Amino acid sequence: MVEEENGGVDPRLQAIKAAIRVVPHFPKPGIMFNDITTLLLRPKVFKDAVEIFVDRYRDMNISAVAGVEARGFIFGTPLALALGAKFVPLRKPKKLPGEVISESYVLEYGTDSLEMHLGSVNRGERVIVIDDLVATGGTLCAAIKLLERVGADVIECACLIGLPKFKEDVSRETFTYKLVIQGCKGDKIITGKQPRFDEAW
Ligand SMILES: O=P(O)(O)OC[C@H]1O[C@H](OP(=O)(O)OP(=O)(O)O)[C@H](O)[C@@H]1O
Ligand SMILES: Nc1ncnc2[nH]cnc12
Repeated sequence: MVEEENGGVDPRLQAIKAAIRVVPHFPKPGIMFNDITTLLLRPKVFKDAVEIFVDRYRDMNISAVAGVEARGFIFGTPLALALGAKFVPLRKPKKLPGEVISESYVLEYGTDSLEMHLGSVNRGERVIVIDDLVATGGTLCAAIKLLERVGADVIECACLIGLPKFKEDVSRETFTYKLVIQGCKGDKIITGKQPRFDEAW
């Protein structure tokens, strides 16, 4: 969560939270779908969301932003441009034409894989992974694994929305929306289907 020095919460987060629509029972019964398309219709709020990420990563010597298809592309490309970093799309299967590596993962509502072009990130590069939302963390873990397989230094993963302990919370009407910035090193998110969220939320 973005906190100001006096301990208050960044006021931009309130507008971000308010701009995200929650659609019950989409795409399956029981899923509370967090729809960022309503936020995208509000340019000021969209800009604030991107700027929060830019503020955090501006001085961290990031050379690549890896965005998760599809919604991670929306926030990842303006972030990469603002940082002067390259943008690396992590795509769903069979979309990338070159030589790829691939990682499978389990989703809140299914299974999927992510692929990355070999040669897009070099050993030792400082990379951040960006997506709109973390639920189980399976997608982010797959992204981290892909990048670490080619020797990248994954500095952090950043998402706009966190669904902490989503299994318990999924029946509730309200979720907490925060800017979630998870460290991927140390013992926070690294590998596995159930990364630990507690420390960052
Ligand atoms: O933390 P997890 O449980 O892994 O879930 C989070 C992922 O699920 C959503 O994407 P989705 O796979 O629905 O694809 P889309 O962006 O193409 O709609 C979301 O944008 C994240 O990428
Ligand atoms: N509840 C949710 N809303 C939007 N995207 C998601 N991806 C996984 N769970 C999701």
